[in-house]
This record gives sequence, C-alpha cells and structure tokens, in this order.
Amino acid sequence: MSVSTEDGIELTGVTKRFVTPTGSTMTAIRDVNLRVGAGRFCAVVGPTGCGKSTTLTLTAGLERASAGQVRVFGKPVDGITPNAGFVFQTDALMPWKSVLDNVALGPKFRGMATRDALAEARRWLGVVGLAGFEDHYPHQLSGGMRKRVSLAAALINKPRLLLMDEPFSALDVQTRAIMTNELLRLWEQTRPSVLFVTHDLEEAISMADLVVVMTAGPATVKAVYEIDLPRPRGAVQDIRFTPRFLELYRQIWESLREEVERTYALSAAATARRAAS
Ligand SMILES: Nc1ncnc2c1ncn2[C@@H]1O[C@H](COP(=O)(O)OP(=O)(O)OP(=O)(O)O)[C@@H](O)[C@H]1O
Repeated sequence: MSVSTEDGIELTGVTKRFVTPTGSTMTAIRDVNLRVGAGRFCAVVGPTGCGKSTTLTLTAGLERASAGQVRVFGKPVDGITPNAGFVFQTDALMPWKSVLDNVALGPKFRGMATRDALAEARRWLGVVGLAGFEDHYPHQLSGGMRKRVSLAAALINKPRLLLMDEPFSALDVQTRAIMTNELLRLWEQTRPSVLFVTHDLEEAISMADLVVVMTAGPATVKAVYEIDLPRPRGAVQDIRFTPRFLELYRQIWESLREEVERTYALSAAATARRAAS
C-alpha cells in the first residue's frame, strides 16, 4: 500500500501531566512525536500503564496536552475532535435503548430525519452481521454482538478518524478473531485514519500499517515500524504464519520486551522502597 502523505494525526512534542489524588504531579506521556497519514491504520503497543490511553484521549480531544501540539487533519485539537468515532474496551451503549436506536443515535444527533437515521442504522446492523437483532436491548446480546453494535454505532457516522482502546480485549479468542477480520474489512471499505491501542502484538501487526512501540511510563515513542504485509490482509489468523509476519513479530517484540521488563523492574523497586519505609 502506498504511504499517505496527507495529514491525519500529528502529535508534536506532546507531554501530559496529571495531578494525582495526593496532590503531586505525574507525567503520563512525555515529548511524544507521532505522525499517522490520512487513511492509515496505526496500532500502539507498550507496557501496561505507560500512557497509551492518554495518547488516545489527547487525540480525541477529551484531555488537553500540558505541552506540545496535537493536530488532526491539519487542525489543532481544541475540544472534542470532530468527525471521530470511538470504540473502547467497555462498550458505551445505552442499556435502555434498542440496538437499532443505539446505532441511529449518531445520525439523529447530526440532524438526520429519524426515518432516514433508522434506515441507515438498519443497513449498518446488516453490515456487521446483526440483521434481525434490531429490537434487542444490549443486555440481550453476547459480548461480541455488543462490540459489533459499538462498531456499527461508530462507523455509521463515517468517521475520518477512528480511535480504539483495546476494543476486543474482553472477548474470547474466536470472537476476537472474527471481530478483527470484520474491522479490517470495514476499514478497507471506508479507510478512516485509525489509532488502535492494544496489548496484543500479534493483533497489532496483523491489522496495522504502522506499529508504534511506546516506552515504559512516562511513555514516549520508542520506535515506529512500517508493516509491509500485503493488503487486503485476508484472515488475520492465516497471515500470522507467514515468514514476514514472524520476522516483524520477532523484531518488534525485542523492542517491546525491553520496555515491559523495565516496567516490571521499576514496579518491583517501588514496592521494595514502600516495604522498606
Ligand atoms: N485522569 C488521570 N488522572 C491521574 N492520573 C492519570 C489519569 N489518567 C491516566 N493517569 C495515569 O497516567 C498513566 C498512564 O495511564 P494510561 O491509562 O494512559 O496508560 P495505558 O498505557 O493505557 O495503560 P494500560 O495498558 O494498563 O491500559 C498511569 O500511571 C495512570 O495512572
């Protein structure tokens, strides 16, 4: 696939500090520089607690950077990023609304007539394989089905930017594989720019154009890997056995492992300090 040079997501020297409950300041991410061209799929991996979600929230405009600049499609992020779809680990469906009404919410909010919004929602439920479940409520669906509804609810708005924070982590292995293939198929049709946070390096490599490895917290970008596996990827389960995939996996895991080990060492040292005091 050709490398897009059009602006998508651009973080320049971004630092985010939070005030902790004890009143001290902690730095979640520091001096993050990252560029994801329009229409590209970028996966972010890094040790637990390093600052991946923070990077996503800053791009979404849910938090403001303490220093540096976040730009999306050439414009500085100032408030909630327009034209963005979000899919998080826990789905944000409204339990009192039917599946159809949940999916129709975005278009209605944007001013589409109710009849048209419902027709469009029905079409999207078909796209994600949930035709026939329109009148169900979220609690009547499996975890995988709810994820499909969340995807439909995000994609119906045809976002130019899709921000996903471990969207499939709560699913069983088989459902996860199906959802991964589904997401790739839909992404290949509409090609939004994607930031996809995951703990699963296999998932990252099999889906993305770029894999960003972040350092132990406070996170900064350690390395960016171009994933030159062919597109369309097809079934991600199969691509994992190709020699190029294994080569990329080995290379990126080497880089990620150092950071994971550093995080464990830092955490063990902090525990020992607490025990000694
Ligand atoms: N609103 C907040 N207030 C204070 N500290 C915060 C806030 N949000 C995040 N943090 C801290 O910032 C650091 C990075 O958190 P973040 O959730 O971005 O990491 P992560 O890499 O996504 O974690 P994980 O892999 O465990 O999901 C953590 O130490 C966290 O406690």
